[in-house]
Amino acid sequence: MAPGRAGLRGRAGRAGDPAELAAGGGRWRGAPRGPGRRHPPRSRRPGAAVRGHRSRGAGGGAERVAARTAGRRGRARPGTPGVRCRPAAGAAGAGGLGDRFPRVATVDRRRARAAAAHRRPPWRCRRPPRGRRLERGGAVSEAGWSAWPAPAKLNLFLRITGRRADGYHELQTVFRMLDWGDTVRLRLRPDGRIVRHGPDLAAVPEAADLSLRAADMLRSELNVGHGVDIRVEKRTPAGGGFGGGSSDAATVLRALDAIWGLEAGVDRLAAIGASLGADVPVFVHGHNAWAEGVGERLFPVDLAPAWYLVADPGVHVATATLFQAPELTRDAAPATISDFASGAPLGNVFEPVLRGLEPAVEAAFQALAHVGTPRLTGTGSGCFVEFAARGPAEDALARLPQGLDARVVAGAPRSPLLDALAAWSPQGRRQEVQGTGF
Ligand SMILES: C[C@](O)(CO)[C@H](O)COP(=O)(O)OP(=O)(O)OC[C@H]1O[C@@H](n2ccc(N)nc2=O)[C@H](O)[C@@H]1O
Ligand SMILES: Nc1ncnc2c1ncn2[C@@H]1O[C@H](COP(=O)(O)OP(=O)(O)OP(=O)(O)O)[C@@H](O)[C@H]1O
Repeated sequence: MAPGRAGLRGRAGRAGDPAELAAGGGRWRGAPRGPGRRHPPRSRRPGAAVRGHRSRGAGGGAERVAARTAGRRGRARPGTPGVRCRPAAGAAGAGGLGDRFPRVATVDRRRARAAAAHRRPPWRCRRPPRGRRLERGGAVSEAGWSAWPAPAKLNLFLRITGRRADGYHELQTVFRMLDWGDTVRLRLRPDGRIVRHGPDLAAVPEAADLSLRAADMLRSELNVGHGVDIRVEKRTPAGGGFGGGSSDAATVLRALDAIWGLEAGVDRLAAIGASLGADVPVFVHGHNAWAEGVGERLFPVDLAPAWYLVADPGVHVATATLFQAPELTRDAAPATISDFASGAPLGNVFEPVLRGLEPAVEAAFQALAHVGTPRLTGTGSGCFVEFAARGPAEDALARLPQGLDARVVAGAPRSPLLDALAAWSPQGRRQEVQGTGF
């Protein structure tokens, strides 16, 4: 049984107008990304194969940041015997490696060039405050800013079981929250404006920035005129399948709901989030979850502690592009939670597609295969190997070729955002209100 599955217990469970925004600017290269959605396309980022960003240990050890040169059939049944369910929350291996990063010579170059396309801007290589763990958040600084975690996620498997009339695909997946991600900082504004701060999202146009769009949409839906300063400190690589932008948006929704005193309710916030992106609702609810539909039917699950060796091949093929790939398997037999809990290899439908399209992804898989069983998260290009304990994950990290961006992160029992919300007190709220005169 895979480490993260041991002890699994199922607990059954678009686009608004741009806000009044300030600052920022800049664009990724290339044409706009999928229909009606947020981001521009992508490509191989320059120097991706030689960029180093490796961290040792999850949640507390020293961080090293260095530039380097280099199924079974049947619907999922929350009531499956042996799996504890509750109502839906809304509708290693071993081996050695040489020093050189493996190069792949067998890739279809024509397809690779076509996919090409687009390289992401670099994963920011800087030490996050207080180690690599997410800030617990909720406290209000003297300057009136509060900090809120926006955790990354992994898709422990991903299958497409059908397609809706609107073209969206019906999925099955398990979302695993990570104790690693972005930090969203918020400060009330008395002037009713939504203003972006900080350099980390400068390359994302404000009208496409999910954190700003979330704030704007919340305001419109709740018919309030509050203002806020937003600063996102990015750690998740954009377009890596780690759900960074979606998590930022969810954190903005839930934190502003608290700070603005809206009390909209989690289900309503999740519904607002769903209009921003399919991955937003799970972050709004904040639980590790078995997901169906396009990700809106969530069944919370308890996952055993696990550590993940996470790698970023540094390329990004647009999610919409991958969902349109003709070779995609769109009629997978529905799996059950029991299938997942048994450790059956449920796979990620995008893995063969992306490995064929992107040599860097194929190379990352080959490298990770020396230390365990690699999997793709989301539509990639991030990939990971799961470990039951931190030590072996660290050992595996040490054995990876230096040219591969990789780090060890801990799986979280639930979103750290929930802890931050629980810790956020009316006292803190009063301080913030006083601090800004709002
Ligand atoms: C692959 C996952 O990351 C798995 O968690 C998500 O399903 C994708 O979530 P996301 O990044 O929030 O995706 P969205 O921004 O909602 O969708 C981007 C594009 O992907 C396609 N798309 C997305 C989700 C889905 N279930 N079916 C689709 O066909 C649509 O063309 C859509 O326009
Ligand atoms: N706050 C944000 N943080 C990161 N990216 C954002 C944000 N807002 C909008 N984007 C856009 O979303 C794109 C995807 O970034 P994200 O980190 O969400 O990747 P992802 O998890 O792979 O999602 P997707 O599967 O949709 O590609 C970025 O390339 C960027 O253009």
